Parts: sequence; structure tokens; C-alpha cells
Amino acid sequence: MAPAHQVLVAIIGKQTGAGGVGKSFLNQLKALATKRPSPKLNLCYIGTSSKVLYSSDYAPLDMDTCLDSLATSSQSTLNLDGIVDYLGKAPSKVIMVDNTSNQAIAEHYPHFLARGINIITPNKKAFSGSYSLWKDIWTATHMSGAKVFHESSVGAGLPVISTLRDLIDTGDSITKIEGVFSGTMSFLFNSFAPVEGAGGKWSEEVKKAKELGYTEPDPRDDLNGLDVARKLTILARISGLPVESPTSFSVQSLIPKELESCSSGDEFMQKLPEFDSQMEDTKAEAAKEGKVVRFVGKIDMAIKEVKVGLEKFDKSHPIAALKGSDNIISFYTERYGANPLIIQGAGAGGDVTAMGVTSDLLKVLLHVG
Ligand SMILES: NC(=O)C1=CN([C@@H]2O[C@H](COP(=O)(O)OP(=O)(O)OC[C@H]3O[C@@H](n4cnc5c(N)ncnc54)[C@H](OP(=O)(O)O)[C@@H]3O)[C@@H](O)[C@H]2O)C=CC1
Ligand SMILES: N[C@@H](CC=O)C(=O)O
Ligand code: NA
Repeated sequence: MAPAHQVLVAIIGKQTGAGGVGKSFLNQLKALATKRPSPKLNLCYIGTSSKVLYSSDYAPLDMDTCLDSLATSSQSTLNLDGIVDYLGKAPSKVIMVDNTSNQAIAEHYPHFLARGINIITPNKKAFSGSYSLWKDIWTATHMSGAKVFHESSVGAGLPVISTLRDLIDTGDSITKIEGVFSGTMSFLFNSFAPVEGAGGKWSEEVKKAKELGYTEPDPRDDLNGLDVARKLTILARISGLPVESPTSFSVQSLIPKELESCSSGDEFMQKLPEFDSQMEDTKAEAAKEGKVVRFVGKIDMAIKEVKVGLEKFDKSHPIAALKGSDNIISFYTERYGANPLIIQGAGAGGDVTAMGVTSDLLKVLLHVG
């Protein structure tokens, strides 16, 4: 039987694509568990959609070898109710880490929370799905006392959600939030339409963004604007705007009309080069005005409006001058007045995203440790 003064960690999702948030998180968990004597952090479950590894008596799994053991594991997978039941019966406090982008797992959060299972996750789906799911999640936390933190669901590891909550909890009032919210879109436009020089081909930059692990498992989820719309939905809801869903406001898609019917991400990636001229035209139009295009989002609390799409910027504008996968997020509030509180830095990538998840784990430990 597992030792009493411990916190058990269960990880769903490891690394399939280049994103690898799960794998980076496991490395950070290992380092933290070594450094932190109490409570002892023990892994009891790790799984993907096809493989699982868990100890039926909750004995700690070896974090050094668990990925190899998972690859060869012959344990039967558990359905979501089975995972809730297994973790709900654990002899210690449990933190479930959802490192997938799966909708069904997200919709199951209220069940995990109702059983006292804490959740940390970079998955945006639960917090940007239907407004009723959002309400069910927070109701479940109030009823059971379990915690849920999702810092990396906006701006990867950048302290976006914690900052917004701090502003609100200390009595400030949000008037506007705006900026670049996608690591993928930032990388694409910074390299395809740089302030200096010609820039690369659109489809080649999309391929690179996928290889660098910036995109969602299916890059169409970034290019259709929905990933940014999800992030804005989360921030708007925290700010007090009851946005119904990420499709209930204006979102510009960069998917060529001709490719909307592609049946897979692979087919889409294969055909995308045929439509490079469409984005070239958009770039050229901005260049005629001496500007560059960037993909941005805005929440205007006064008029209750959320918007996601392309805008032209002067080359001297801070948004035009971003580098790599950097996000820039400006919070306009009553307290900060005309000069916003600004957060800037890498907005995608396995290690920086896992950092946000690991920092969430530390927050849960403050409550349960
Ligand atoms: N990459 C980044 O820069 C950032 C990512 N995020 C978020 O982090 C999450 C993970 O992203 P990333 O690491 O890039 O994605 P990956 O595709 O690399 O990894 C996703 C993992 O989830 C597993 N998985 C998918 N569906 C299920 C399921 N039903 N049950 C169990 N496991 C499942 C996959 O395994 P398998 O397919 O074998 O089942 C895989 O191991 C996403 O929600 C993403 O939006 C947030 C901020 C930045
Ligand atoms: N695909 C997303 C990953 C982080 O949320 C992005 O590019 O920002
Ligand atoms: Na964040």
C-alpha cells in the first residue's frame, strides 16, 4: 500500500506529436519530486488513448522507466468513469493532469472534481466549451473542495490567467484585453511577413510550426482561429463576460475555402502549398500601406464584444516586432488606466507549456499538501 503522506499524480497524455507537453511535464515532475521531500509526489497512473500503466494498489510507478513500460504495457485501458473510480478510491490526495486536447476528457472534469480529484491542465476545451460546462466545473469545485488550475490554457506558461485572477480578486475591473494569443500564429506571421526582409512561404512556415511543436495536434485548429477564440473565451469568462462558446463571436479563419472539406490534417498539410498565393495577397496588400499583418484578438468589456482575426500594423508597433512564438497580452483595467499591464514571451512549446502545468501543481499542493 502507498505511503500516507504523499500526493498521487495521474497523467493523461504523454507525447505523440512534436508538442510533447506531457513528456516535458513528466521531466519537470521528476525534478520536483526529487527536490521536494514532503509531501512525496508519486505517480500512480499514466496513459494515452491506447495504452495505460497504473498500479492497482496505488504503489508508485518508476518515473524514470514509466514511458518505456507504458509503451510495452498490456494493461487494459480504463474508460473515463473507470479512471474517475480508480483515482476516487485512492488512499491519498490525487492530482489528475490532463495533457491532451481531448473534448470528452474535458467534459468529464465535473465528475473528477466531484470525487475530490484535483485537476491541472493546458487543455482549453473544458473552459472554452459550453457555458454550462464552465458553470458545472466551478460548482463541482465549490461542492467538493477539489481544485482546478489551467494556467497553460492561455499563453502557455506565461502568467496570464493568474495575473487576470489577481487583478480581479484584488478589486480591479477589466476594461479591455488585447494582443497576440497564439504561439503558432505569432511564429507564422513573424517569419512569413517579417518587419525586415521577404519572409518564407506560408505553407512551409506552417510545416515548421508543426515540427517545432507550436501547433495543436491538428494545425487546422490553429489556422481556423478557434484556438485563439478558445483563449479569449476563457479570459472573457474570468473577466465576467458570460461568452456562450468560442463560435458565438466573430472569428476569422485562415483555412482556404477550397481546403475546408479536407478529411484529415495530413491531407490539409499536403494540399496547403497550392494555396500559398492567398496569404501572399494579404501580405502584399498590407505592404502597400507600409504595414505588416498579424493575427490578433480583443475583448472589449464595455461593449461586451470579442473579436479574433487579421489586422494591419505599422512596422514600429510592438505587435509587429514580436519574435519567434512570442505572445503579447495587454490588460487594460480601471487601476492601470491608459497604460496597460503587459505580459510578453514564448506562447507555445513543450517546456514552457509544461512549466505552467507544473506551477499549477505547486498551487494545488498549497491547498492539499
Ligand atoms: N504544444 C504547445 O505549445 C501547447 C499546448 N497546449 C495544450 O497542451 C495539450 C497537449 O498538447 P501537445 O503536447 O502539443 O499534444 P500532443 O499531440 O503532443 O500530445 C497529446 C497527448 O494526448 C494523448 N491523448 C489524446 N487523446 C487521448 C485520450 N482520449 N485519452 C488519453 N490520451 C489521449 C495523445 O496520445 P494518443 O494520441 O496516443 O492517444 C498524446 O500523448 C493540448 O491541449 C494543447 O492545446 C497548450 C499550450 C501550448
Ligand atoms: N497551438 C497553440 C498552443 C498553445 O496554446 C498556440 O500555438 O498558441
Ligand atoms: Na499561461
